[in-house]
Amino acid sequence: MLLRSRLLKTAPSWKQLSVCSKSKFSFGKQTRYKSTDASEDEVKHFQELAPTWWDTDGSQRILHKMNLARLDFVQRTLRNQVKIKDPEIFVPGFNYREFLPGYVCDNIQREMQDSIETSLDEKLKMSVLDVGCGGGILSESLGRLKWVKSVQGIDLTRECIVVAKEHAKKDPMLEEKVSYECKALEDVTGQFDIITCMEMLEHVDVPSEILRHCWARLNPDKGILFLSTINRDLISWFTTIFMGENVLKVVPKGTHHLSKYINSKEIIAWFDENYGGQFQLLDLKGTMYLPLQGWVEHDCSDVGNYFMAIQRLK
Ligand SMILES: CC(C)=CCC/C(C)=C/CC/C(C)=C/CC/C(C)=C/CC/C(C)=C/CC/C(C)=C/Cc1cc(C(=O)O)cc(O)c1O
Ligand SMILES: C[S@@+](CC[C@H](N)C(=O)[O-])C[C@H]1O[C@@H](n2cnc3c(N)ncnc32)[C@H](O)[C@@H]1O
Ligand SMILES: [Mg+2]
Repeated sequence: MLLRSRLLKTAPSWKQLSVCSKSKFSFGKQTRYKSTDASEDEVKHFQELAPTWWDTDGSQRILHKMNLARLDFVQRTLRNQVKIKDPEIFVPGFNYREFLPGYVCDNIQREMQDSIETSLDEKLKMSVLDVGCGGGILSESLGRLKWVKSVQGIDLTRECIVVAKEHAKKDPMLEEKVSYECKALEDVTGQFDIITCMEMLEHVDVPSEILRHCWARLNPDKGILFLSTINRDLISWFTTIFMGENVLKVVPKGTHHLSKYINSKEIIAWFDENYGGQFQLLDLKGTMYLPLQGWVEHDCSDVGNYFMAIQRLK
């Protein structure tokens, strides 16, 4: 029944989970060891895609195009976290564009951006965990940002990690900043200022377990979790599966399964239920691919693909 919450799909019972590290437990048709494990069919799918991952005109071309839009989303969200204290530059509530000539406004805008970049630079350089990093498309882009100290990319498709490591060697600046491991999320130790979980929640059997383990590894002092996934609705089926995989063939066949899609409302409800008062929704935007424009944001976040930023407050 599609209306049943996908996110709250019953995970194995705690009794089962408590023994799962020592023995297998059956979850649906799959037998798995860990609650954040990947299913065999998903791993097989991405194993086959690994060799062409970095061909920007190949099977992952839509992911490469999406990377531009999601980096805009991440950077805009982080810039909005920076409070400009200099009254010479920014007066809250004063819309200077209504009163000042264009060239003056442009100068003010430039000074504001410079101030934000300086503030971001002065901030403790942020640590990033990229969950389900694949071949490293997002990990590399984040690793090149000045205010990022380190990116740890994890994935359960070993061939993707091999491709990610190989590709990162092409850019010396990434050597110190970006690392990859083939491991399950629950085996990651430490806490991170930023955790990204992009285009992977719709590929896991128990997404709530991924979110739960992301939360536990998010810096409680304003760490930010960035998600991108797909609502479970007819328009999502039409764009991502019917058009994307079968008509335009711009997404590898068999990539997506409507029943695994997750509604943005389900994610918010799940955070309210499990971490009410401990988080804030920083931003939620719909995004859709238009052939001549690429990925564009819109305000219908209950339909199709979406980007979400959730900040942990305590
Ligand atoms: C407000 C609103 C949303 C209205 C929508 C109304 C409507 C019906 C709009 C139709 C839009 C339109 C012009 C459709 C024409 C056909 C078209 C351009 C369809 C888009 C096909 C497409 C590119 C889908 C993207 C699928 C997707 C989620 C990609 C990310 C991705 C990629 C890969 C990979 O490349 O391997 C793997 C993944 O797991 C992914 O999630
Ligand atoms: C569509 S790719 C997205 C890659 C990357 N996040 C990006 O957006 O460029 C989905 C990735 O999630 C990985 N994945 C699926 N289930 C996973 C799990 N339970 N744990 C870790 N990685 C997983 C797959 O192996 C695949 O590399
Ligand atoms: Mg996907």
